[in-house]
Amino acid sequence: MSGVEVRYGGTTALTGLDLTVRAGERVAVVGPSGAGKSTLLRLLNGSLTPSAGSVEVLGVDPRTLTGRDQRRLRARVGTVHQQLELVGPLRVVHNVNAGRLAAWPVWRAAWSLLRPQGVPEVAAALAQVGLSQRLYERTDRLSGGQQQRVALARVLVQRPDLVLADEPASALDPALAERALTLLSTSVAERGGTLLACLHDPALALRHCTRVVGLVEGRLVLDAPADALGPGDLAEFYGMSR
Ligand SMILES: Nc1ncnc2c1ncn2[C@@H]1O[C@H](COP(=O)(O)OP(=O)(O)OP(=O)(O)O)[C@@H](O)[C@H]1O
Repeated sequence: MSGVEVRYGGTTALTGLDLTVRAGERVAVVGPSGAGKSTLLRLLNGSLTPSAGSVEVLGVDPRTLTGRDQRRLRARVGTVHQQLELVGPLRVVHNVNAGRLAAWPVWRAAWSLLRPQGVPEVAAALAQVGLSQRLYERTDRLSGGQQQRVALARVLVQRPDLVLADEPASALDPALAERALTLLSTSVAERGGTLLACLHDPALALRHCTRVVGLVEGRLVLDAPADALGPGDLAEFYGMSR
């Protein structure tokens, strides 16, 4: 993306943003609350268009796509949303399968609501996140951390080329957070994919990512390889004093 600015009414969320992420990178996006991290991810999953500047995702400008091409790009980009965006009254299997809707023909997506399709893959993803027994449970009966793991399983079955994860471990205990990041990073690495993750925990960011970009008040103020940084270098991005 280059020269990107995003304004929400009178609020400028991002300004003068130039950023290129290459295939295979795992990028931690860090910054204090309100810095523009989620806005950056929204630009990349096509749910937001910039007020100025240009954005390319997997080599194309999402604004130029319609119909089948748009669905194809959606299938290649998976998001773990900060607000999870699960459908509470639906069974877990349906929420996990939602990760594959853009890749399925409409008839298959509709039929899957009656007779869940691809159950073995869903079960395998749920096993990876430690929720093997919950396949047919109503999603809103799960705890916050369990629902976050359903959202992770959704992106695991999708197998996208680009994973955007907005605080994907915020409701998880340290062991589960470690496991979640390991799953995300190994699943993208297996197919040469790319990960951008907003992370609250500097240690997780440095352990699982190859590059760290820092935003403050909508501006890019840090862009460095993870192995050149220590937790102290990230303190200001997490509102901690050095
Ligand atoms: N839909 C919206 N309407 C108006 N302002 C918005 C909207 N979404 C975000 N903003 C504003 O844009 C700025 C950046 O928000 P964003 O959610 O990208 O920050 P963030 O770094 O992800 O924050 P957090 O760590 O708290 O999730 C903030 O000032 C926020 O108030």
